[in-house]
Amino acid sequence: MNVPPTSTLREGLAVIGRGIKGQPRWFSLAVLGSVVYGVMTSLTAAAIGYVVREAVTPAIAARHVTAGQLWFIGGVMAAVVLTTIVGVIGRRIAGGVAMYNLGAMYRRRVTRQYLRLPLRWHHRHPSGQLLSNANADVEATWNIFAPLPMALGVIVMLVFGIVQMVVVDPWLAVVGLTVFPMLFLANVAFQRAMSPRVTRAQQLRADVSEVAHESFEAALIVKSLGREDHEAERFRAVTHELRDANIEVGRTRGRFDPAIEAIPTVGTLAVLFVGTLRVRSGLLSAAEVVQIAYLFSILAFPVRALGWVLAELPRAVVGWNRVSAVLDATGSMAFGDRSLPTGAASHLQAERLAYAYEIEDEAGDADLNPAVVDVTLDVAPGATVAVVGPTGSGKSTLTNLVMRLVDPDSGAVLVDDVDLREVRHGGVSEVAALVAQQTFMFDDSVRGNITLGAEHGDDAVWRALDVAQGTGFVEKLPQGLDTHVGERGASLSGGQRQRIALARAVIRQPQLLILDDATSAVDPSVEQAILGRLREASSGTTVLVVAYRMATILLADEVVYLEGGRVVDHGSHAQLLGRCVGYERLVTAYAREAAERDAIAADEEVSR
Ligand SMILES: Nc1ncnc2c1ncn2[C@@H]1O[C@H](COP(=O)(O)OP(=O)(O)OP(=O)(O)O)[C@@H](O)[C@H]1O
Repeated sequence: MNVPPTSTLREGLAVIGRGIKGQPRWFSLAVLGSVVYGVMTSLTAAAIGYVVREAVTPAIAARHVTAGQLWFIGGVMAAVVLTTIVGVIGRRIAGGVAMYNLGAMYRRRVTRQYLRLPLRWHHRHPSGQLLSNANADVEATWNIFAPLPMALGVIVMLVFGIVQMVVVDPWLAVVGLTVFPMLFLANVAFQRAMSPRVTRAQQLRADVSEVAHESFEAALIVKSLGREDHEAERFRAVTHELRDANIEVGRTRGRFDPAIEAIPTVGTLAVLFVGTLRVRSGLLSAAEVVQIAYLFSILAFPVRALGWVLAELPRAVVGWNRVSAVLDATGSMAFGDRSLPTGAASHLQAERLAYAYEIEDEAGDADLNPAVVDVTLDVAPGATVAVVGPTGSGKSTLTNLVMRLVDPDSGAVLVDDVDLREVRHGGVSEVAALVAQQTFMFDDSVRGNITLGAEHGDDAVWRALDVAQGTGFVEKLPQGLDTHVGERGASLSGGQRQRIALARAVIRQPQLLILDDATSAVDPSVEQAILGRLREASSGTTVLVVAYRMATILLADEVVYLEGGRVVDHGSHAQLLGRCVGYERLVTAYAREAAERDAIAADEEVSR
C-alpha cells in the first residue's frame, strides 16, 4: 500500500524500525494488547452470533426467557468484553510508554549532541532551530507510535474478519472482499492528500518556534527601539501561515472522514441485503447474518488507525530528518589522553595560530572570514598579559582558541608544553577558566551560580566573591547566597552579574584565567580593585585579559596589540606607546573616554 511517495514510505518504515529497536519490550506489549483487542473484537461478532443462535432465537421461539439463558448471554458477552478491555488498556499504556520513552530518549540524545558539538557547529545553527529540533521535531518523529500498535491490531482483525466470513458464507465473504479493498483505496487517497499538507504544517511549526525564540531573545531591543508592531506582524504572519496549514490538514481530514467511515456502513447494508436473501432461501441463519453485519459495524473505527499511521508517516520523516541532521553532525572535537600539569601557574604559548569563521557570501555560497591570522604568544607562568585591539580584531576568537572552545585551522596552543588537542576531554577546563564577554546566569541561587554544582563550602564561595568584589552586594541580598537570581540573572545588575561570573571562575582556582572584557559593567575603581585582588590572589595564576580600559592595561605585565587578527606589536604599555601608532590612538581614545566619564561623574556629584 504505497501511500506517500515510495521514498517517504521507505524512510517512514525505517523510522518505525528505529523506534521499535529503541523500545522493543514496550512496543511488543502494545502490539500484543492490540492483537488481543483485534481478536476479541472479531470474536465479539462470533460471540453475538453464538448467543443469538444458542439463547436468543430459542427464547424468541419459546416466547420465554429462562434465568439460565440470561446468565449465559451475560457471561459470554462479559468474558469477551473484559478481555477486550484488557487488550485496550494494555495497548494504550504500553504504546504510550514506548512513545514517551522514545521522545525522552531522543530529546536527551539531541541535547547531549548539542553539548558535544564544537562551537564551530553552533556558530552556524540558530538557537530557535535547536529548540525546535529538541522539541517539536522529536515529537513529530515519534507521534506515529500512538496509532501504530492499533493499526497492527487492525490487520489481525481484518484477517480474522475475512476468515469468519468465508467460514459463514461465501457470498458474504464476497461482500467483505469488496468492501475491505475499498477501505484501503479510500485510505490511499486520504494519505495522498494528507502527505504534502502535513509536511508543510510540520515545517511551519519549526518556523514559528524559530521566530518566537528570536523575538523573545530580542525583547529588550524590540521594546527599546519601538519595534513591537513590526515584531508582532512578523510573528502574526508565520503563525497565520501555520494556522492556515493546520486548517487545511483538518479540512482534508474532514472531507475524507465521512466517506471512509461510511464504507463499513454501506458494507453492513450490503451484508443485510445479501444475508436476507440467503436466509430466505434457507441457506443461512439469522444469527449468522447478525454476526457478519455486526463485524462490519465494529470495524469502521479501528480501520481508521491504518489511515492515521499513514497520515503520520510524512511528518515522522520530516521530524526525523531534522533530528538526525543534529545526531549525525560531524566535526566533533577529538581528544587525547594527556592531562595538564597542576599545582602552579600555567605557561601559555600560541604558535602561529590561524582561525577563520565559515560564513555565507551574498550569493549564499560558503566563504571564510579570517578572524585570527598567524598569532604567536608566549605568556610566562604567573604573568598578566593584556590583549588590546580595535573591535573585530580577533580578541574573543583568540580567547576561544586558548580555552580550546574551537580548534585552530593551523598552528597550536600549548599549555605547559602540552598541545591542547592532546589533552583528555574536560582536561582544559580543570586548569583554565574563561569569563566571557556575555555573562550567563542560571535560574538558580547565587551560590548555585558560583559553584555550578561542584562541591565548595560557603567559605570558599565568600572568598571567591571577595576577590570579585561581590561580597558587599551579596550580603545585602534578601537571602544572601541563597537568593535566586531569576532567569538569566534578571534580578541583578550587569555589574553584579559580572562579579558573580568572576567569582565562578575564581573559585575553581584556575592556573590560567582568561578574562574577555569581563569587567566592562563595573565601574573603573571596582575593576581596578578586582584586578588588584586577582593579582594578589593569583601568584599561582596566569592571566590573559582582553582589555578596554587604561586601568586594566596598566595592571598587565605585557600588552599584545591585535589588528585584523594579527599581532601588530607586543611589549610593555610604555614601549608600545612610543612605537605603535594604532595602539597609541586606541589607548588615547580609551583614556579620553575614561576622562569624560570621570568628568560626568564629578558633575553629577556637584549637582547633587
Ligand atoms: N560566529 C561568527 N561567525 C562569523 N564571523 C564571526 C563570528 N564571530 C566573530 N566573527 C568575526 O571574526 C572577527 C573577529 O571577531 P572577534 O569577536 O574575535 O573580535 P573582537 O576583537 O573580540 O571584537 P570585539 O572587541 O568587538 O568584541 C570579526 O570580523 C567578526 O566579524
